[in-house]
Amino acid sequence: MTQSFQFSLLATDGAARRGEVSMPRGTIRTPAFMPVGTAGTVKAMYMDQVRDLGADIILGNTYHLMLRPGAERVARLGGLHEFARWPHPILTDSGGFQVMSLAQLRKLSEKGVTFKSHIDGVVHEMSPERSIEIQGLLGSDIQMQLDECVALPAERDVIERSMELSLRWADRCKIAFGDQPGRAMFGIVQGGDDEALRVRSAEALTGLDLKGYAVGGLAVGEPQPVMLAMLDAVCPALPQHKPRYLMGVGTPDDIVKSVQRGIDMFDCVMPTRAGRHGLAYTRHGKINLRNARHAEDSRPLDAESDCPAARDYSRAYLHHLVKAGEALGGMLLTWNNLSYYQSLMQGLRDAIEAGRLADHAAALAEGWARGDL
Ligand SMILES: CC1(C)O[C@H]2[C@@H](O1)[C@@]1(COC(C)(C)O1)O[C@@H]2CNc1nc2cc3nc(N)[nH]c(=O)c3cc2[nH]1
Repeated sequence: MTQSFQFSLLATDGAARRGEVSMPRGTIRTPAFMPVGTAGTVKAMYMDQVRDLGADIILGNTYHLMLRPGAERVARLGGLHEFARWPHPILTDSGGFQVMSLAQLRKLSEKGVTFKSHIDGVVHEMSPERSIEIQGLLGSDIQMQLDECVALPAERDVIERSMELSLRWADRCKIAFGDQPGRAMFGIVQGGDDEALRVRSAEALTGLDLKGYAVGGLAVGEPQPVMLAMLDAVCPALPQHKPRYLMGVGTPDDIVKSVQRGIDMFDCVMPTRAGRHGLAYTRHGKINLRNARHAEDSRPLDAESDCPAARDYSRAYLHHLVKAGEALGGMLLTWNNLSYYQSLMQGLRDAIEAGRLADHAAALAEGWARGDL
């Protein structure tokens, strides 16, 4: 068990990388998908189940946990790993993005962000220093800098000023983070949909010699080609031997195409949120269990899956649960979806090691296009 934070590059296939992040709480096999555990829970799942599906790390949110139950309270209760019974690595987002997408009445300045809680309306101030302090109180293994995710479309000078603010905040977060052995603080590349600003942000953050780099400001509704063009610009500008994390991504197709461009880590609410809304991700594409065509279909989602939710329950039963609003419907579909996402990542890791990623990606796309037989 290592007491430090180490990223090892084990294999490459084109721009794609097979790696490992080793940390005191465990090893993260990359490319990796991080199930989203926003408020200290991966919704509708037991943590043992999440682990059994192959997740090496989960994501938590500073914004949600600082509002409820409170960072100091979680610290008094032994930290987020103890509180949520997840002893493996946790990455926490810094809160800026959630403030801008969830909080009411927020004000952003050089100092930080001020906002009213969407829960009880209490006003909170979050500086880069306070965000890092909260993530430390939670016991987070990988802490994200506080940044600003500018809403697109935006004028170039607006994107530039926002990107430069995030760079100044990265510097302040690095100082606030200090030296926490075995933990890491990642910078976040911004720059909107402007390739030159993206490269400037990546190069400036590289100069801070951080342990890892996230690509932010994407997966906010932009067309996939725009997101991929930004990755084509950013990844070559980031250090080869440090992990790269694309925030908020994505669908299986987004993930495959981003791995092919050199991304190592992902998080997305899609598999869990879609599961709660009756949507199943499978190797034959998406299946909407709300659709009446499933009402008497006795087939499982995927008879060849090793996940009981995919293998042992008929579509008719899942359709019934979803239509009836039964909790088990969301539980089984979340279980299926996270299982599919983890098997997708395992397949990508194997394909990169074997040097056959292009063929594997083509086979995946064919399966999704073939649709549900
Ligand atoms: C707010 C919520 C739950 O997070 C999801 C989902 O809604 C939604 C809303 O609309 C879609 C696109 C469908 O996905 O966007 C989220 C997924 N995209 C995303 N997450 C991000 C997190 C981020 N964190 C930081 N610190 N900085 C960023 O630049 C950043 C960018 C991100 N982009």
